[in-house]
Amino acid sequence: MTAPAIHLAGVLQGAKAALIEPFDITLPGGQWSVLLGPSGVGKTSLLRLLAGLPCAAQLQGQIIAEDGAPLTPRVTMMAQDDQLLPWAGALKNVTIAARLRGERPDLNRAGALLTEVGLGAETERKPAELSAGQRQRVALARTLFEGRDIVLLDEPFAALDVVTRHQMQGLAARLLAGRTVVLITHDPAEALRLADHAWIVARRGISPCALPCTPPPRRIDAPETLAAQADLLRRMGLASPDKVA
Ligand SMILES: Nc1ncnc2c1ncn2[C@@H]1O[C@H](COP(=O)(O)OP(=O)(O)OP(=O)(O)O)[C@@H](O)[C@H]1O
Repeated sequence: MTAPAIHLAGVLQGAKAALIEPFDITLPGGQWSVLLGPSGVGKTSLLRLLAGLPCAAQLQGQIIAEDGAPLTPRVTMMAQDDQLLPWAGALKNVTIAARLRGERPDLNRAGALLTEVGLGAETERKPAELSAGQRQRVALARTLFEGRDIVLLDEPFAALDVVTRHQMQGLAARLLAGRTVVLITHDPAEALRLADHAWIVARRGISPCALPCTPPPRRIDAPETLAAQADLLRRMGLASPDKVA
């Protein structure tokens, strides 16, 4: 089965008012779609709805996979907080979902993923013995281990130092190639590096962003990437990035 496109349309309704007014977007199958936008606008709510998880906001509209098959069994989500089990070591955390499903997890593959995220020597360490960035890397390995067609990433690299973040972005781009990926980030450079498609989420709706015609992952220092980043910053509300105090 190929990774499906996802169609989202409607109004995202908060407790008292609309969070996001009418929108209608299609997230292409097998590609990275990046959502940017101000804090509190409803990005995580959209991701939780895509994952079929409980959510304070309601969608008056529809979310469907364009191949017509059910969406949620094909989804895995990496939340903003790492959601690791405190009593379990890194390897057990990576394989926890498989264990809960009663499967016998492939420990070699889980260990290889931990090695790929730079934690091959920390497989027995519990979350309290890891740094925030290391915990986030365990959570990334757990997400990758699930091997789902649709992968939702909610600010997955936010706790990482800039070099590790760059490495993890490259790793995720490589290991998630061909999946339908939806990434939330507040970092325009990250969006420009990873996005096949990008949207700005705002109260008035969801609108597409122009991206360089080079394929991701892009060089962050390429002139076309930097130009697109300046444009994105303007679109995100910095009227003139140069003039910010
Ligand atoms: N558990 C909750 N109960 C009530 N309201 C909530 C809850 N979680 C979020 N909200 C509200 O829903 C709205 C959307 O929140 P959401 O987390 O989706 O925003 P976001 O765009 O992802 O923000 P951020 O970028 O800060 O993560 C916000 O106004 C928030 O206050």
